[in-house]
Amino acid sequence: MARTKLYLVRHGEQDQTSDHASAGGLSPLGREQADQLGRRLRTVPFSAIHHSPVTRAAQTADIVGGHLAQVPRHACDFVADRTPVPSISQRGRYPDRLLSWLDGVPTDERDEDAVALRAAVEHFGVTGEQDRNELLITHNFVIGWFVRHVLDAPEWRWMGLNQGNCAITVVQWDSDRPPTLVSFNDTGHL
Ligand SMILES: O=C(O)[C@@H](CO)OP(=O)(O)O
Repeated sequence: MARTKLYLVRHGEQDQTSDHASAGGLSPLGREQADQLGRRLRTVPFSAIHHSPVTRAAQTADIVGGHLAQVPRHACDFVADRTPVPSISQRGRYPDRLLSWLDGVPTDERDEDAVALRAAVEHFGVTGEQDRNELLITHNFVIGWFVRHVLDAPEWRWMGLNQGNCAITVVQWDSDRPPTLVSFNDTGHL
């Protein structure tokens, strides 16, 4: 039986002056969080570090990578900053009270009917011949989507599954059973 463990991590705290722009890097606290995360994870035998292309995630990966020197890391579009939004025909799947907020999601973050995030789950949520650990340094809603998937929760329920910066959530796929949530928003190292 083979097992795949995905360590899902939200980037460190962003520099507050950057107004959440994609070019904005980490704050001093965010760098410290990333360092503590790297220390926590340095004994895990990761196959790879996959990070979102935006600066706050790339900088987090650089700092964590300093503790995981042998682990290859790369920018990965599967874990880019995305927000699932329903298409017109799927709006009924979301509670009415959430729709006006979803309508305001910026164009560059909109993932209609979560097409891209479903592809990300299909890409990473697989077992191979051998056990594998992968580190995904990404964004709050991406992690919420993976957790929603693993719990088989309703489509809209990625909302409210919030992560602290550099907290660790682990989801696991085994070849002989449905995926499981191993831990959620673990901040013990921070
Ligand atoms: O934009 C946000 O609020 C979230 C969405 O996932 O991203 P981040 O984790 O980068 O803050």
